[in-house]
Amino acid sequence: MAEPANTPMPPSTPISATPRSASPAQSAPPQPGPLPPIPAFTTSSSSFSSYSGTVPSIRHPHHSASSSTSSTTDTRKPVVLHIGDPIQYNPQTYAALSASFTVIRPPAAERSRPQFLQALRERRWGDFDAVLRPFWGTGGEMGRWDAELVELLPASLRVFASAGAGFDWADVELLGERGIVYCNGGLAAAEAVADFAVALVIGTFRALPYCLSSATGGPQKFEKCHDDATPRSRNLRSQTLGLVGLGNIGQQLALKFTLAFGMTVLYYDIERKPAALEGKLGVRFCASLEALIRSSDCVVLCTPSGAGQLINAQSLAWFPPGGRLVNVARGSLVDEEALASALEAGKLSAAALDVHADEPRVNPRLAALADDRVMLTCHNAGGTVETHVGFEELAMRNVMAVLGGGAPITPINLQYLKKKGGA
Ligand SMILES: O=CC(=O)O
Repeated sequence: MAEPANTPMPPSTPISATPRSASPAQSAPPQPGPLPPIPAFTTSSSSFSSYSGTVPSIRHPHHSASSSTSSTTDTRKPVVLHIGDPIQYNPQTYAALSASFTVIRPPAAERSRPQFLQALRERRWGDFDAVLRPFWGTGGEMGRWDAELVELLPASLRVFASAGAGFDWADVELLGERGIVYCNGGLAAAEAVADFAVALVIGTFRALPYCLSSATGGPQKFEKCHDDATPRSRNLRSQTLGLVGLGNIGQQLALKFTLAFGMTVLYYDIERKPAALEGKLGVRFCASLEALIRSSDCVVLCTPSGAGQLINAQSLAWFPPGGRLVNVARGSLVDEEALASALEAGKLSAAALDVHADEPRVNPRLAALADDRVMLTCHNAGGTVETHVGFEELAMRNVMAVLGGGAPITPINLQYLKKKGGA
């Protein structure tokens, strides 16, 4: 579960019940009607916030920036292509979306790659304006949104709002260059991922894989573990945690580990965060990955996959003897063979991986250590009911915001739109 490492935690203004209105300079396609407050938003006030950054106005052939020169294309009802499962948790928001826009939901049979590409070539869904993927478990059947697919998209498309913190299934740079804003679901998943990561970090300090497997291994193993786990286990207080990425997940982890566990928290990110945020979170910046790893008792990866293979033979050598690694981001960030060698050699004392390089397969050498010093889970960190509720709601609100002429809430590729001169 990854998210942009350089995304600052937005201010804690809840998402307003209605999308923000268009600025006078922007077009004014149909606005969704007012929505009643949605209970889910009151349960997690810190994770849902309005995006407050500046966004470029997005030029678009079907949505002229000049509302006074209305034409037939200016006033047509925008079309939303809803890919994947129906909305499960937020029917009121879906009703508002459907009232304002024409929603097309292709059946599963049309979502396999050949079918999907063919449908795009045939313009089967016409000139759609938004893609909505509200659930991460479905809607990805067509595979990666790469050049082959993106080239077939209608010029009318302005926003792709998706579930999921990670966005490795889409070439977001290419989308941006085509004037399409990609909005992810990181805000909705951050709390779940951070909670899960707490369990994994504790697992690495307390030899939990060893304790868990020994408990069911018979009386001898039980007794041996009762004795042997002690010298392998450490309290978290005063240990140093190194966060790779201080986005939404990293920020939640910093607070949890400083406030609840008394840990020292360091972070490394592509951009240093403002001093006020560092102060609020109680974190210290490391200017390089090497400096972070060398100073950390446990390193947590919570950065997007675009960062490349950060943990490899070279960087594993930087870990202090007995260091620990936790990955709740993407498997592609880790050279698993090199990690297995470091664990087998005792260079690292523990690892906990929720994500894997070749999902749904797990590295066999790491699996062989799973009864002792490696905790492996099935890409579960973000998967909670609250995340699903939030993914749906956030994706729909992103669509309504953009098609309503306002700013996207959680865009992650605006830098590429700017490059194209869309600002
Ligand atoms: O991995 C899960 C996500 O990207 O949200």
